[in-house]
Amino acid sequence: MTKSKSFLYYLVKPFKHKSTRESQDEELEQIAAQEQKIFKIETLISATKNFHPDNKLGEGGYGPVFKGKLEDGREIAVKKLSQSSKQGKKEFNNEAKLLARVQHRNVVNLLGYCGNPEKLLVYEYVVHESLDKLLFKNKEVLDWKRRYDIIRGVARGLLYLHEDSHDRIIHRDIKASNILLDEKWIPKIADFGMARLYPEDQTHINTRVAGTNGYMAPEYVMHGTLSVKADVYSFGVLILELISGQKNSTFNPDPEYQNLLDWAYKLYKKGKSLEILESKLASSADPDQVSASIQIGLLCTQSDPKQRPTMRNVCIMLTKKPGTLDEPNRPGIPGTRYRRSHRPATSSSTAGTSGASSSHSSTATATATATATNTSTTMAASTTYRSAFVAPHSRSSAAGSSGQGGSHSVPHRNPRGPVYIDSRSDPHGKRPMENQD
Ligand SMILES: Nc1ncnc2c1ncn2[C@@H]1O[C@H](COP(=O)(O)OP(=O)(O)OP(=O)(O)O)[C@@H](O)[C@H]1O
Repeated sequence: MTKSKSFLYYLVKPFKHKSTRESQDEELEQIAAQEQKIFKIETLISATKNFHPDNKLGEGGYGPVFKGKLEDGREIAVKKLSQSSKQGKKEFNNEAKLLARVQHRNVVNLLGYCGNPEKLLVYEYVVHESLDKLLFKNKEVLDWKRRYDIIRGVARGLLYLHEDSHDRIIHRDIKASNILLDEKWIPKIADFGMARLYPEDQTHINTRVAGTNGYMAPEYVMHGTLSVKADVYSFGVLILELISGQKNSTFNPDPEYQNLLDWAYKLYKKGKSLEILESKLASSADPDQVSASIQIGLLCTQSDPKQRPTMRNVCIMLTKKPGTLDEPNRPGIPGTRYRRSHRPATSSSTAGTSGASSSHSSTATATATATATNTSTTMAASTTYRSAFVAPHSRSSAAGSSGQGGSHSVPHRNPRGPVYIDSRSDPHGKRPMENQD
């Protein structure tokens, strides 16, 4: 086999046919070798000054991340798989293989990999690091223009993953800490540990639930139904966080509002959506861009995935004025029942240009009532315990039972509602990826 042919072979070979972890490791080694992407452990020890604590950038679900400098001067970020993390090994292989396939200005660049004696992933160092550090802590540097550019950049990156890359990829963990900002403030989507390939001929796949509280779409949390629309939902949450400077998972300004989405939606319905804008952005913000972005955020987080726009539509909508966008229905909130409204899904398939339609069908209103009633309990649990929710039926409860939990979670059942996973032990409010099905 020629080099290019054999590389292609590894790219198209479906992941699920690999039988053992060893064979996956071997395959990864081969891909990395062919791409000349293998780093020696000595190189990385030297680059990070033996993984010195002063060089630690942060710690994610599968281990610490260190800053380093290669001999040729390139700055790198090195993700070290924690020895104890069985879960992390799977995510590590997943991330290495998926990132080897993608190249886009809004997706982080994987420089290489070290498999022995430790497992390490090597990325380009992205100067301003992750968006969460700036958005929720050091807010001063993020004026409106930067935030709007981040919204547009992440939208383009997601469109690429969903439609324009080699394979369709669902990221599954879009959130502020997985968006890195480079020296020109260009956003880069990072952390592909939980990403899934998505066959073109399927509208969705059923899978175990993994993701982060506050960003996971309700149909995914409750039924394990995964489609590109789950990423669209997370992206909608991210838009509203960027505009308000508030974190959805810890949002609690007023008991009248169950979460950030509910707050944004209720103000939107009163014609006061601009009130969610973080006050320090008032002088730099363009009201039309803010209004349109809020409306797009709400369209993306609608409870019915079919009503949510595709990322292609989102990119088109981001060039439009707010008055030309569709009316969003009530946002979906994990842990509450969602039902499809009878409104035809025109908004999601027409780039949102059909003008403001009348608001809700009666079904949607009924859903809204159910949502409002159920949410106060579930979101309170979420805020206090950083809980995630999985459906009580067999597939998802399998995911939420002993295998799922590990050190992360202790599920308990509510006979009338979803299963709650107490993830207090997980500082990231994150549900891990188990064996992929
Ligand atoms: N390429 C990079 N350049 C600069 N900083 C990075 C890079 N990759 C990661 N980091 C920093 O390391 C931190 C940890 O990253 P990591 O992706 O492992 O976890 P996370 O996204 O914070 O959490 P989780 O694993 O729960 O999603 C990030 O918040 C970021 O600040």
